This record gives sequence, structure tokens and C-alpha cells, in this order.
Amino acid sequence: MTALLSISDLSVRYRRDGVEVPALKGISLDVLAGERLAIIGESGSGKSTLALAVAGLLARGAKIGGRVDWFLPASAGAKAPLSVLPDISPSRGEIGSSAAGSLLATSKIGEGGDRQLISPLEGEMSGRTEGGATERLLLMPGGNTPRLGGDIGFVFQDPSSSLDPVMPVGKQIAEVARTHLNLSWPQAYAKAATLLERVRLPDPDTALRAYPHQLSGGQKQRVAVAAAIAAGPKLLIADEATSALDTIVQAEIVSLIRRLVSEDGMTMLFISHDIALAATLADRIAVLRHGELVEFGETGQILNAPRHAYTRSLLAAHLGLEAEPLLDRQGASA
Ligand SMILES: Nc1ncnc2c1ncn2[C@@H]1O[C@H](COP(=O)(O)OP(=O)(O)OP(=O)(O)O)[C@@H](O)[C@H]1O
Ligand code: NI
Repeated sequence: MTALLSISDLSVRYRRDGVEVPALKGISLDVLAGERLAIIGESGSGKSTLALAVAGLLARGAKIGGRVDWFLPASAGAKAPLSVLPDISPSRGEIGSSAAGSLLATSKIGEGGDRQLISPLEGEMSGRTEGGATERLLLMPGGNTPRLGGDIGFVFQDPSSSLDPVMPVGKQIAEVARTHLNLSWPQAYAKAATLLERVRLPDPDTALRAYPHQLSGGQKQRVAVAAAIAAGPKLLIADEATSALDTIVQAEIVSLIRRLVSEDGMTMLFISHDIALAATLADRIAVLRHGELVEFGETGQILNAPRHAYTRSLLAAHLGLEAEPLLDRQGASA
């Protein structure tokens, strides 16, 4: 498999109370086109920082070193200089909804003529508020650099914070399709209805007109997934997308994501603190600890022959809780 994106020596430091906090330290890894890659590690290990860096959503003020190179086909990428993403703010205040990000987006034609370089060192992102919803604007200098919402779909932990409470969910999904696929409103609504069917919402036609508060947590997360994939992204990033849900709903959403990723041939970045859950979905697992990549390998190798003591301790902690063999947990049907 070829790489969809390549992360080289990526370092991120946040500034807090005048002190710099290192969140990622020299991470290098390739994300292969079509693979499902899990990023795991305990709270504070830098998982979300890695996901946000890939998506160009890091908080303004974060100091970034290294680079992220994308290898998008020439037909993909931004046609317009701005890409608009409906509010999908992280849920725990890591980046406030009005916070702007800082991202470097430069575009460079490489050897193959289709190499895209996104170097996270300059560039600009801004947020704006409209009727309670925040939109993130990702400024791209042109060329076929990845577009958040278009080339990258992002699902956060808390669906309530990612959906606009005062807009029917059908409109929120349609908006993504309209913006990124240049559809008319009727076409975009038709697409939204199809997506609500694909994420198995009961009675999709009624659900189109529903407001988020009329849906359960699991149903809201299905809507958030529908919005994330509405423009047919190459990469779907799910950052603890099932952590706020109870175990049964969690298994259903994991199965849903697995099915959609496979049906649409998407590449997946699955962020989780739960190695067992990650193992049910991932082809490969990257283990982060204190901002460092301590282990990276095929899921089978990580589970059966972990090389790093920290990975072994994560597995032991899981096995201490439940005696089920990890690889048998393939989850409920979606
Ligand atoms: N916006 C921010 N400003 C300052 N420090 C931050 C910010 N976001 C994250 N950090 C710090 O960076 C480190 C990595 O955080 P990050 O959110 O990436 O970890 P995580 O692995 O996603 O954790 P969790 O499992 O709790 O979501 C932590 O020390 C965290 O406190
Ligand atoms: Ni996180």
C-alpha cells in the first residue's frame, strides 16, 4: 500500500501559564492509503494533538515542528481557497470553539507531480460564530491540499458539541455536501437522506428534520458520522468517537464506522485510550506515551508480541479487567 500521508519528526508544544508543555516529541509515521490505523495511549499522551495536527486544527499558539506530507491524487483537494467545516469542536476545551488554529499549509509539486506538502509551520485558520454555531475556516493557499470536511472527515467524542443545537440534522449534513460537492440544496438534502439511511437512523425522512436534542447519544453520533463522510473524505479521523457512549452503543458505532470505512474505501485514523477496542478495528496500532511513539506495528503483532513494556502493561491492564481474548471482540453488527 502507498502512503496517504507521511508525518515526519512532528513535535507540538503548547504554552500554558507561560510554560511550554511538550505534547508530541518527534513523531514519524506513515498512514497508508486504505488502512485503519489506531492511535492509542493514556490520557495526555498526545493522541488528540496528533489527530488535530493531521487535520490542521491545532490551537493557535501551539508550536509545531516537523511536517506532514499528503499524497493526494491530483483530482482531489481544494478548488477554492477556503474550506468550511460546520462546528465540530473538540468536547473538552482543548481548543475552544472560538479558538483559532494555526496551521501551515504550503503546496509544493514534488517528483510525481502530485505530492502535496502541508508543513505545519505557518498559515492561518479562523473561527466565526453564527447563530450559536461555529465554523472553522481552513485557509489553503490553493492547489490540491487536503480540505477539512472535504478530504478529511473528523468525528469528535461528544456529538452534542459537534452538532448545532438549533439546526435540523438533515440541514447540517446537507451543508457539508453542498459546500464540498457543489450540490444544490435539493441535491444536498437527497444526499443527506441517503447518508441517514447509511448510518441506519430509524425513519431517515423524519430524522432529516429532527433537532439534535430529539436524538439519543448514539443517534447523534451516527449523525456526526454522516456529516463527517458527507463529502466523501479520503481520511476519516475518529477521536474517542465512542468514549462517551455505553458499551453496547459503543460497539454499534464501531461497527458502523468499520462498515462505512470499508464501503467507501476510506483511510481511517481511530484514536482511543482503549487498546482492546482499537484492536477490533485497526490494521495497525501506534502506541503513544508522554508524546512519544513507543511502539508501532500490525495489530496482531502488538497484541501477541508487544515489544515495549508500556504496550504490555496496557494489554495486562485490559486482561486484568476482562478475560476475553482481544481479537475475538469483533463487535456487534452495525
Ligand atoms: N490547547 C492546549 N493547551 C495547552 N495544553 C494542551 C492543550 N491541548 C492539550 N494539551 C496538553 O498536551 C498534552 C497532550 O494532550 P492531548 O489532548 O493530545 O492528549 P490525549 O492523548 O488526547 O489525552 P485524552 O485521552 O485525555 O484525550 C497534555 O499534557 C495536555 O494537557
Ligand atoms: Ni484526546
